[in-house]
Amino acid sequence: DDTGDSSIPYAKCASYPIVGHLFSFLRDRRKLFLECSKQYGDCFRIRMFNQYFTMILSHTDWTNVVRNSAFQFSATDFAVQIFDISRVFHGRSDYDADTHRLYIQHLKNREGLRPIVTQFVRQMRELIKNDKTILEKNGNTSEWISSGLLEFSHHMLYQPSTVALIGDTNPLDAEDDFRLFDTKFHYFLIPFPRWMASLLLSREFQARSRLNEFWPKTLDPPGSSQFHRDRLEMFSNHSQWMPDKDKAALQTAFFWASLGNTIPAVFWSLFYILRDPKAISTITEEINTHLPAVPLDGDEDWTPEQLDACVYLESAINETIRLVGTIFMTRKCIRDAQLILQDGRTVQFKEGENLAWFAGASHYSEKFFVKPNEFHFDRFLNKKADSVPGFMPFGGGKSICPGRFFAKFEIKACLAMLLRYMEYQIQDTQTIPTQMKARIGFGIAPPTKDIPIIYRYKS
Ligand code: HEM
Repeated sequence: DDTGDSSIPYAKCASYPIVGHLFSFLRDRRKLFLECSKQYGDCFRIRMFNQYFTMILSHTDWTNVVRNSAFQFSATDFAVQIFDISRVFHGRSDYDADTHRLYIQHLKNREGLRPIVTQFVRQMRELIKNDKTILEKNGNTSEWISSGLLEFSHHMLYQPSTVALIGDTNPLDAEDDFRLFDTKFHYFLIPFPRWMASLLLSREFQARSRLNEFWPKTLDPPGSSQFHRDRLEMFSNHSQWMPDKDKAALQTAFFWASLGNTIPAVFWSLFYILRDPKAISTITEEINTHLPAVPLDGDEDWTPEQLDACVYLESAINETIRLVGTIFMTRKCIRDAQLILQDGRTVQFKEGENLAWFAGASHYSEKFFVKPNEFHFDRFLNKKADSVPGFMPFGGGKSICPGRFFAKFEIKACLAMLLRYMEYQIQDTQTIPTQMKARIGFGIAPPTKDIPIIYRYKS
């Protein structure tokens, strides 16, 4: 091979003729990267068909990549492939800047986020209240409800999150399509030829089209959030070049981004916290101290400040995300550049080359985390997650996830609601479920199968 800086070794392990590392990547990418790094260290190259990736696994080196404007997140490529957004977005720095500003205004600062968090907590309380009312009507209030922990996480988040972020779009009408699209989400990223993708993914393509059609009819739904309204206004400011079809596709993209990783994050957080007696007693006490026992049918709700005060819970969520949020972060070199690695090597990159980092390499490393394979709920206590070395589950640099603060509020509220208003039993907390291998790298992979729980409302 003659692509890329020849001083960087091509990882021969797990590579096959023609396809290169594609099969190993699809089968078990965690294993692929951890094995290659054992043999080749922090910097090596892999290949998928004819696409090379220079893996930069050192956290410090990757931080330099993320800060260097020669290496960019190719958001358009992903958006085209996954959400069918057209190429007109490519290089629209005006649009990127406006989107970024919107995120800063509404998602990345406390005051902007306040109405969204408040609405979310209210919607979640309403949801539980309605569920309980239905049981009462049937005279079954004290009956145990059977569910799965992942299904429960979905139920608790899906509607409240969507109503809070967008407005009352009747999200339940799009629920089946969301599920269908979401379970096959990772297939959209495989570089299949187009004809093959249409054959293999015809149902998912249809679900995606229906999701895209879902939005135009309800572009400004009842109770729409200020964030959503500002977003629509921003879209209309760009109407000259932005097709209507793309506005809907962007809506689907945001909708998926807001739930696709957060639902599994709730699942894993509940799982890890509820199976750990010390964590659960500390966090229960904390919740009892900071989150007042507001009645389900009242109109008082927990505030962002009260949720923020739950610092053990915050730590336990970060710790969960460390274990399950092992992302594969990529950058494309947009002009010839060089990178000086920590170990003194200088690597040359040509325009068009791909670079990548795998969070597992540091999330599971002794260098950064003592006993990295264990869950220590207080590991992140009073630490600012964004500046913990080796911890980058939300990406980095300009494209870092703008929803990460909201996601933590959602997880906190969900766990607190469960502890406050429900009794529950999880059948098996001994066996740690495996993550869906095909989803590892794209955020937070859900479990391969759901685990049964039963719950009922406290009287
Ligand atoms: C625990 C839950 C979540 C995880 C693990 C997660 C993870 C990520 C990651 C890894 C990225 C890509 C960053 C990069 O490549 O540099 C991303 C982007 C994004 N996330 Fe999240 N996310 C979560 C929750 C959310 C929520 C709740 C929202 C919405 C409120 C959201 C909205 C977005 C958006 C809009 C982007 C694209 C940003 C851009 O345009 O550059 N995410 N997320």
